Order: sequence, then C-alpha cells, then structure tokens
Amino acid sequence: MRAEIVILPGDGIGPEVTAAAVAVLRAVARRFGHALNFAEHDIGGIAIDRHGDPLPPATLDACNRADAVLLGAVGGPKWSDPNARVRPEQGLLALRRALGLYANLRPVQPHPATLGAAPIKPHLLSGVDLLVVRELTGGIYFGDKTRTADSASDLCSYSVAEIERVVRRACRLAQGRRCHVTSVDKANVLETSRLWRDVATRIARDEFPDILLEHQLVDSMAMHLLSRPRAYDVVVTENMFGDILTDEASMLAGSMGLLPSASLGDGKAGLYEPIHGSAPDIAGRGIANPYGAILSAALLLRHSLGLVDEAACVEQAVDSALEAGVLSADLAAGGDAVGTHGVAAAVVERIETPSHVAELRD
Ligand SMILES: NC(=O)c1ccc[n+]([C@@H]2O[C@H](COP(=O)([O-])OP(=O)(O)OC[C@H]3O[C@@H](n4cnc5c(N)ncnc54)[C@H](O)[C@@H]3O)[C@@H](O)[C@H]2O)c1
Ligand SMILES: CC(C)[C@H](C(=O)O)[C@@H](O)C(=O)O
Ligand SMILES: [Mg+2]
Repeated sequence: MRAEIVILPGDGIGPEVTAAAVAVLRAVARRFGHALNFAEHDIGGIAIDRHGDPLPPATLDACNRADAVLLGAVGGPKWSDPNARVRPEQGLLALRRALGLYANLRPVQPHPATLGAAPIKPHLLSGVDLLVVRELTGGIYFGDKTRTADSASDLCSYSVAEIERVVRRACRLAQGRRCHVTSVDKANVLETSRLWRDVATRIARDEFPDILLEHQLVDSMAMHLLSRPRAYDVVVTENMFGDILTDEASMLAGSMGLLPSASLGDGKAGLYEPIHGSAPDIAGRGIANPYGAILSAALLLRHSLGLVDEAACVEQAVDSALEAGVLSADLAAGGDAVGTHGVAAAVVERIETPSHVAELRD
C-alpha cells in the first residue's frame, strides 16, 4: 500500500523518539513491501521559534492531507513562562481539535520484563490489560479562559453529543475486549460529570446491552487504579481526568516512556503519539525510551492504515526486545541500559528477521 505520513518531531526528546519510530516504520515498509512516504513538519516550541506560531498553516495543511500523523512531544522550559503570549502546547491542542480527534486511546499492558521498573507490587500487575479512552477535544482544556490582575477562570463544558460519541467509541472497543466499561467522573461535585454519567448510562443501556457499564468517581479511581488494576477493561473519561490518570497508569507499566496513544475521530486519519512529554531533563542525551513512540507507530499501522499484521509484527518485535533485556535507562534499574538508537535497532532487527517474530506468534 501507499501512504503519506506526517512526522511532527516537536521539542525535547520528541525528535529522538520519533526518529526511532520512523526507523521501525521503514523496516515494516521494507519487509511487507509498502510505500510509506514521510514528510517532517514543525509543531510546538520549534515552530514558535521558526514561524512564530506553534501550529503553522503549512503543518496543519500537511496533517489534513495525510493518512496519519506521528508526533513526538511539544513544550519545554524555553517556552514555559506563564505570561508567554503563545505556548507550544497550544499547537498540539489546536491540531487535535482541527482534525476532530475526540477519542484518545491509551492502552496499558505491563510487560513481564518491565515489572521490576514499576513501583507497584508485581503480583498486582500480572494480567493487567486496560484501555483508557480519553475524551480529547472538549472539557476544561477548550472552555473560555479569563485572566485579570487578581483572578482567573477556565470554563469546563460538555455537550451531550460530545459525550455520546466518545462513550459509543469506548463501548464498541469494549465489545472487542472483555465487554466491561468503567466511566470515570466527579458526579458528586461537577455538573458536567452529572451530564456525563446520565449520557453514559443511556448509551450503554439503549445501544450496548452486552456491555457492563460501571461508574467510578475520579478520586477513588486514582486509588483503585494502583490497588486493583486488573479490575479494569475499558476506562472512559473526560479530557483532564484522562490526562492525569494515564500518567498514573504509566507506573503500572513501569515508565512514562512505554505508553503509546492513538487519537481518532470518525475518519481513518489519526494522530499517534507517546503519552509522555518532551522530558527536558533527559533531552539531547540519546537515552530516552522510544518504546512508547514505536508502539504508537504500531497503532498507526492498525488504525489508520488498516495494516493489522504489520502492527502485530511491531508489537511482537517490541515484546521480543523487552524479553531479551533491551531496556532503556528508565527501565534498567541501574543495570545495563541501551540508548534510544540501540532500542530502535533491536526492534528493527527483529522486524527484519521474520522467524524471530513468527516464533513469538505461535
Ligand atoms: N504530548 C505532548 O507533547 C506532551 C505530553 C506531556 C507533557 N508535555 C510537555 O512536556 C514538557 C515537560 O513535561 P513534564 O516534565 O511534566 O512531563 P514529561 O512526560 O516530559 O516527563 C516526566 C518525567 O518522565 C520522564 N520521561 C518522559 N518520557 C520519557 C521517555 N520517553 N524516556 C525516559 N523518561 C521519560 C522524564 O525524564 C521526566 O522525568 C512540558 O512542557 C509539557 O507541557 C508534552
Ligand atoms: C502537552 C499537553 C497539552 C498534553 C495534554 O494535556 O493533553 C499532554 O499532557 C498529553 O497527555 O498529551
Ligand atoms: Mg499528559
């Protein structure tokens, strides 16, 4: 197949981890005979520096035309002055909104080889397999903002239609899994959460009789996610709760650097990015963990290009590399760590050696 993929490396470790993911996609293209074309564009801080705009029109045009977009990360201390006129993160938010990507899928499946890196007891982690579906284009992120000398406000609003579409997406995804959806809200305090709970209840009851829907308040969810993570299958929640809970969930896997994400709308095109940020504390040292970016590339192959076997091949190559002890510094716990390039090379080698990955599939 032919596909146009836009690469947005962004800031900090973004360029390091996207380079690793592109190397893996090139290996997939070679092995399976696909013509994947990559076009790099600016977003975030680097786009502010070069164009005075965190989402330049040329970047947005390219993303609109592409079959899929792969992003590294945006932001960093250079652009973090609270009084700055414009911020890198605005570029990412505007892109998600402009592409209509309302459902952000963040799968969490701790790998046996990285249990040692997690601060949670290993017996709580075996068998954990959950999928957070985070609403991505509404809520407090996008409401009106005000600021005066002595006060500030951020409006949180949701429409019925915004809640319906993301809950439907979560229920459909659960039908392909264990048919269990946990909807997370703060309905004991927030009006938006009370609407969320009403709509989620109605959609599950009227359209998905095969789905078990449960509701959980976000504060106790933050606790249960660590104390009984195996209890969850699909978790659906609003924008900011999903942001916070998935950074927490990354500790089940062992590192922020491990979790991928897919941001989807109603069409095939999507935006794929690891859930972590630009990690200014380790940027430029070649030690960033690229597994989350590589697994995001696997999601791109599956969801936007429909290349299911190719996606599975990447995921199996990652499993095999982790099993072989190819661990970046955040996972190696003082042992021998492999740099970003080394991790990418280990995954590429496994994709190029079909027998290696086929063995795992049996
Ligand atoms: N999608 C995005 O572009 C995105 C996501 C989150 C944060 N950010 C931005 O990133 C900047 C830094 O934010 P932060 O420090 O709160 O969060 P962060 O995710 O960048 O880093 C948190 C911690 O996790 C570590 N870490 C993150 N990714 C890693 C990786 N791949 N390998 C190894 N270690 C990794 C970092 O070294 C740091 O100690 C901010 O400007 C923030 O807005 C961007
Ligand atoms: C950088 C920031 C705007 C972003 C978000 O809050 O959505 C990030 O934290 C993420 O998780 O993708
Ligand atoms: Mg986040």
